[in-house]
Amino acid sequence: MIEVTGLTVRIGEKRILRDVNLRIEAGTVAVLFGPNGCGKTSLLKTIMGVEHYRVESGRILFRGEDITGLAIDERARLGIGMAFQRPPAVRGVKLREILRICMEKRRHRDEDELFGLARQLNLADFLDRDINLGFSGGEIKRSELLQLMGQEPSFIMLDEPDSGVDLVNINLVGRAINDLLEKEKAAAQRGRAGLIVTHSGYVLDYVNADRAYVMLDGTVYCSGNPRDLLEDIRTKGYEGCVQCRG
Ligand SMILES: Nc1ncnc2c1ncn2[C@@H]1O[C@H](COP(=O)(O)OP(=O)(O)OP(=O)(O)O)[C@@H](O)[C@H]1O
Repeated sequence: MIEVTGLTVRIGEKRILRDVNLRIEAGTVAVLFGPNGCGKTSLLKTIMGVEHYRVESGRILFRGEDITGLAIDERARLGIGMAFQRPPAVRGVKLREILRICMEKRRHRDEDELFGLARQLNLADFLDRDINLGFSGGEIKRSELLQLMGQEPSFIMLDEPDSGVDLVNINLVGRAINDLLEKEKAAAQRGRAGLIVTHSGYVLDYVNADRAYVMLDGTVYCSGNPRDLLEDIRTKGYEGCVQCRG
């Protein structure tokens, strides 16, 4: 589904990613661990095509097509979607309006369908509010997921979907992520894939991830079983990853 090879990225003069290699197959979910500031969000934003993340070398393939030079809206239309960690508030644009745009390519996109999606994420009362304006941290997470559910992308990136979400809403979030990733289908029938950034690993209680990657200092350092790696990081810290690889 997605293949990143030798990706080195700058913002202004600062090099924030170096020689990143990553491959995520259709039907699978990967998680990305790493300390604050190591480059996890930057990797997701670069794959999404967010402005100012300048690819110096390397490339990003989506379903075999080189998308490295495409604009963010072109990538979204191809089927790449992202729930941002800190999306901006947009005064004067209602959640309902942005959701209608997200749902443009869906077969069913009437107001009943839209309302049903919002209800799933406990956001029916938010549809006529300005997007993210005054939303709490947990409400922003759910609003981001709602937009992805409307968009139905094939490759889904989630930036810390489990941080700041309370114990009741984490169930809704977990279920929404599983819906998005078609986890109810048999592995061979799943056409989507995901990449999830998490610090706590709470999301792993809901989503059966296939592989985990550890990012350190702007590069993917190692990969392995998600639960094993999380346990290693909990007990030995990221320093343990450095020692482990020698
Ligand atoms: N627009 C920018 N200008 C300058 N530096 C930036 C910019 N965006 C990101 N960086 C820097 O790039 C590095 C990686 O940031 P990034 O947000 O990708 O880290 P992260 O691993 O997602 O961190 P966290 O776990 O804290 O969310 C940081 O040192 C950050 O300050």
